[in-house]
Amino acid sequence: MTYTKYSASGNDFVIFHTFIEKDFSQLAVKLCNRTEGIGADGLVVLVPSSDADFKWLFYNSDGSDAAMCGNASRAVAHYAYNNNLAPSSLKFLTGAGIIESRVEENIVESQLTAPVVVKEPFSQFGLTWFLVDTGVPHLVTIVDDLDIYDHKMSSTMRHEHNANVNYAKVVDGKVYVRTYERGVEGETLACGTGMAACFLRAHDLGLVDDIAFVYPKSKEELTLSNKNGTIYFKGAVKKVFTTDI
Ligand SMILES: N[C@H](CCC[C@H](N)C(=O)O)C(=O)O
Repeated sequence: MTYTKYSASGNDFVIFHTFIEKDFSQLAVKLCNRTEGIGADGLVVLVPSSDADFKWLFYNSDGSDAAMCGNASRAVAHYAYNNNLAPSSLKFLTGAGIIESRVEENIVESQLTAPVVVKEPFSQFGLTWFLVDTGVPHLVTIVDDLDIYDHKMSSTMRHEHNANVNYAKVVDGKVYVRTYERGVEGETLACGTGMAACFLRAHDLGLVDDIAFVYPKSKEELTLSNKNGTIYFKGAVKKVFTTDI
């Protein structure tokens, strides 16, 4: 089978396409393993769809499935276009609904699903948290120092609220984010729906404009836009290698 490795701002994925839709969760664990597999934060499988250019199956590296993944949506759009599976402006079906993406060379922009506030701001561990679903659930806290990020605290919050955990710092209208990702069970170099959740929270607080640069742990520059309540997420993706195993 031919597998392709992508990096989307440091959030990395193994991607392949097949006609057969089945449970690939154990394959995800095997392929995402960073010592004995290809190594990635997640596995994306493209399968045929009668309602869109294709349907995807998304798995975190622990084999859990997730409805949506912002960075993988950008990588998979680039993969589909460059493998002649879809045009450069495409639609695909995810667990969170239809996602529209547009590919321009190595820059891909995805329209995210409508955000849903799950819980109004609350305090825990001496921080104020906001819980919003941007395709998957995200906890967001706005901090002055990203070194506040703590694995144990993040793991506790992740399991108590069944959500990804994001820490955001805003400086001069730009957002800097660190994310503990559910299903990876650790900090990733970028988390797209997490960056979108942080952008939303900062925008609600009047800290950023309708368009803002957002920088994850990898320090790559991404653009988040709020166009009449619809969130767009744009940035570079990189096809790292293809392998037959
Ligand atoms: N780990 C997430 C899914 C991937 C989200 C992230 N990689 C992104 O780019 O949005 C979850 O289980 O909710």
